[in-house]
Amino acid sequence: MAAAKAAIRAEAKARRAAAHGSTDPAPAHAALAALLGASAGQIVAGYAPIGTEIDPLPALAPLAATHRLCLPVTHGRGRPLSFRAWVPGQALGPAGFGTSAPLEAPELVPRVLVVPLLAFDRLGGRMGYGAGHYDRTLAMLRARGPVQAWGLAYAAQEFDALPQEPTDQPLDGIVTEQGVLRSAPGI
Ligand SMILES: Nc1nc2c(c(=O)[nH]1)N(C=O)[C@@H](CNc1ccc(C(=O)N[C@@H](CCC(=O)O)C(=O)O)cc1)CN2
Ligand SMILES: Nc1ncnc2c1ncn2[C@@H]1O[C@H](COP(=O)(O)OP(=O)(O)OP(=O)(O)O)[C@@H](O)[C@H]1O
Repeated sequence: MAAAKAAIRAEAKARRAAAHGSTDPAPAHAALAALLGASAGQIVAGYAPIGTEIDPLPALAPLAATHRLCLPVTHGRGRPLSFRAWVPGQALGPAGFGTSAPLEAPELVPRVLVVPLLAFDRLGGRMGYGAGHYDRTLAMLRARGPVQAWGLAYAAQEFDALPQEPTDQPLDGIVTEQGVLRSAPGI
């Protein structure tokens, strides 16, 4: 399992890097904004991109008038993320693992999450950097009530069927430059 996951991560990193330089993210932003339009009034978590991740913030910033937005802060391996309120244009500081978030802002608990990833499949499978941060965070949030998790990626990051562990938390769907893909139920 670990070797299979490592090989997929390496392949996904290469595919994402290639797509990042050559894919116009505007259709993905439009699809994400349209999707999130349905959850006006909700607390929505995005992320400040690192490396070659597709940037969700151009799609989220215009939603600041209708939604409450927040960004994740890490607290070390084995611990769930917390989220801090984000107002577009606000200064960000170091939020762990090379990520950025507004550090002085109040903590919010999101109902809708836009999730970064390396690889996805059509069943809701997701693979990230392997720290389990989003798995732990979604497990915690879903234990409290209904939560939507939408992956944001380039279409090139799709794999046939990712290896899944019992702790992997499914995505409700994926947004790419090709549109929204709702997860088919697993078998
Ligand atoms: N933008 C973003 N924010 C995020 C995540 C993420 O994947 N992307 N996270 C997801 O859980 C959490 C932070 N956890 C992380 C855990 C490991 C690595 C990591 O291994 N990074 C690579 C280099 C990344 C790159 O530059 O491409 C590394 O250190 O080798 C990054 C974030 C919360 N915030
Ligand atoms: N709720 C949980 N409780 C305990 N362990 C967990 C939980 N969620 C994930 N893990 C463990 O965390 C490790 C990393 O998980 P995984 O490889 O799925 O991370 P990832 O989804 O790729 O990373 P990330 O979410 O940080 O981007 C695995 O060993 C997994 O068993």
